[in-house]
Amino acid sequence: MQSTPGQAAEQPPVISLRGATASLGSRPVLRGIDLTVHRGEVVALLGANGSGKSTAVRAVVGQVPLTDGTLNLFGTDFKRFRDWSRIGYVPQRTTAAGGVPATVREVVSSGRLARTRFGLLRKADHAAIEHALALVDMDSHADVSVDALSGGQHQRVLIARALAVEPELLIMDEPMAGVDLANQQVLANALRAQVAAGSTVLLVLHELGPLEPLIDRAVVLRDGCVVHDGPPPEAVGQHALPGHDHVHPHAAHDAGPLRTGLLS
Ligand SMILES: Nc1ncnc2c1ncn2[C@@H]1O[C@H](COP(=O)(O)OP(=O)(O)OP(=O)(O)O)[C@@H](O)[C@H]1O
Repeated sequence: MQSTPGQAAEQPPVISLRGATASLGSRPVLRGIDLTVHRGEVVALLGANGSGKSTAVRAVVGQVPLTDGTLNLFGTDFKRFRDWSRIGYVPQRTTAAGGVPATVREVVSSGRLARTRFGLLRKADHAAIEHALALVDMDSHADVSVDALSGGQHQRVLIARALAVEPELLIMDEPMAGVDLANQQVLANALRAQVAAGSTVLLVLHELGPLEPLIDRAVVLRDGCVVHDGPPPEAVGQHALPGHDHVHPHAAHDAGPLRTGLLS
């Protein structure tokens, strides 16, 4: 249920990262960042290639350890936080299949397992899975093998997988990267429905695009530091930031993941 602004102000932030530093290999990548996301907010994390956006969200979901600073999730210190089913995470572009033959419904169902006891899907679980499929307009493709999907459809399946857990906090790392306009629109509609239902959202983006109307606040990173935290910057040409130099595809990340129960 959506909280009123007054209720949201009383509650602890959904994400509170203070003075966070992190390194990948020997390289310092986060150099003391503060990132606060309140309940019901939609925050975009922006910045040029290599500025540390993915590392910041990977730190939030426990895949990159902090070397200094603090992280609280839903008011709980990260070290004591266990409620991973409150968080849906869509990592930077991967394929939905992961090399294993599976249908769209099977992949989306895997996202629901965090809510089940012993992996048994009950009526409410099946309903949540069907709802997630419908949100990204993949219900008519539920029995199709994910190997037969386009890149944009893969991305929709990965987002449905994250939505199937009915997360209070949805974190997506460049959900629109490499997705054509028609698929972007489907994703924007799904996100709009999610926001209307009261979800909190943190998005890594390199351009605001069709998501622009949904964004409450933008945090801009440069070289591992926060250089802006406030209204989203005006779109300039194809990119959200003046002088933006974002390119794809991305380099693979190989920092050792911590166990959080979140799919990656
Ligand atoms: N496994 C790794 N080991 C060492 N350095 C890494 C590793 N992964 C990423 N980096 C470096 O860390 C820096 C931050 O990477 P990160 O992916 O967080 O940036 P980003 O802002 O998300 O970039 P992009 O927009 O290209 O995804 C980059 O300079 C990157 O080259």
